Amino acid sequence: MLEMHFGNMLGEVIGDKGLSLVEIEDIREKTAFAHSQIHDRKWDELAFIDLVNQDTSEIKELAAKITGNSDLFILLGIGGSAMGPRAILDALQPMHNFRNHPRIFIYENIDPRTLEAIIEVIDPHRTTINVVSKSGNTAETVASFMIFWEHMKKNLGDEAAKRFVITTNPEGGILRQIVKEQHMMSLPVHPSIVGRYSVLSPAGLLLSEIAGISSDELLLGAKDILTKCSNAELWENPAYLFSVLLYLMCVKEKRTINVMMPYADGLKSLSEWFCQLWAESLGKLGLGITPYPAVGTTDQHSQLQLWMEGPEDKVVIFVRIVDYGSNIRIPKVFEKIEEFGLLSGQCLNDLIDAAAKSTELALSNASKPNMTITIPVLDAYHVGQLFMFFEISTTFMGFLFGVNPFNQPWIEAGKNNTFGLLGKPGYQKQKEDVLRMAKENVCWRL
Ligand SMILES: O=P(O)(O)OC[C@H]1O[C@H](O)[C@H](O)[C@@H](O)[C@@H]1O
Repeated sequence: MLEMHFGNMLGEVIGDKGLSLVEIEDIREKTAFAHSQIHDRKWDELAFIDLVNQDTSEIKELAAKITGNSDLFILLGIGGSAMGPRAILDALQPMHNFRNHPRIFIYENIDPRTLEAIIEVIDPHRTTINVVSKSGNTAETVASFMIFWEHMKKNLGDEAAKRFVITTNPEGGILRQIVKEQHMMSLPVHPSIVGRYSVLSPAGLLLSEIAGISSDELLLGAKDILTKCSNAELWENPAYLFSVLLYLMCVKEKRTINVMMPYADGLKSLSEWFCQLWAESLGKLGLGITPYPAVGTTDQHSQLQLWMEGPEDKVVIFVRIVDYGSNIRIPKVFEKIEEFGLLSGQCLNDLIDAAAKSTELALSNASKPNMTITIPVLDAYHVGQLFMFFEISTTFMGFLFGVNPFNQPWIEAGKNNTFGLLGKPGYQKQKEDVLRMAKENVCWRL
């Protein structure tokens, strides 16, 4: 089970920059309010919690079919619809494309050079394209879909529709309309689930099954931690405590940046997924916390100096793995040279462990608050736990701040400006606003 070590957030351990138990107890009213929002299911968007009980048989059937008839699986999506699936793949199938079949590629950003390169190498007869869009109307995803559709049509004619799977809202959206018209394969994402909370829905689970990662294990981990993270008592609920400590560090100590630093390459994408969740859910009404992705040990050699001696505005959250499932030992070569001799015979695990502990200690000794989340092994069960732990923490934190953790009004505004510029009827005002701003812009042309 996931563990959360929070001693280094407390005054007793790190001195006067830490929190006191009184400060934590003082916000009981707020925490009770936040708990009631979740417990009483006051928001439809909390439907992500029910994903732990979903039936995965349709996803598995589809995955088996795709695995049998495809050499390449391309996921088209952006934001939560790409970051969640990528977090699963990178965490649990490192170097997937070199070792497993079918190869998987996630096309998120609409960079034309990337697209050209993909189109050049794919064999349409052996490629399946999964279009993932919760809303079904995100311009980037729709544009990529249109380009791939035309390409596949050109090559496969009427058979093209069979090479697409659309993962979207079961009721509305323009993609759903096309699914019906073209009789395409599709999977539903519950209408109330917001994209960034959709990783454990078919949006993430189809790719997971295709990569050979058990969706049931992901869901089981999420379900087990949910039991812990549903407890009304703050001290018994790791997700609530996680949020309360970061909330207090933000409002009392002005620590408005949270560094998310897993000690595993595979969790770098999960850290980016967390950043979207934290940023889009909390950044509202002048409130919120800026998330900052990092990875250990790499960022000890790149960012740590800033954390140690820069502005006092951060809390560092480490994610540690007890057993990496590998015991690569550093061989006994060049031992006569002292520095080589020191490393000879040690496991890479030991080196990571020493680096992580010493960083934690350095921060704590310098009174820099930090927390450590530990999982015993990096497997689907524990990755499922991490997803649900952070999702519950985020909603709870949103309610502590008093903001809606499920909307993103300014992203919608940006989407509307894009529609305006592209000439969508009804969006003339947005177009004029953007063009006026462009005119007023001052720039140097050199
Ligand atoms: O899955 P979609 O509906 O296409 O949404 C993709 C992304 O769109 C917007 O940018 C939202 O702010 C994100 O939260 C969402 O993940």
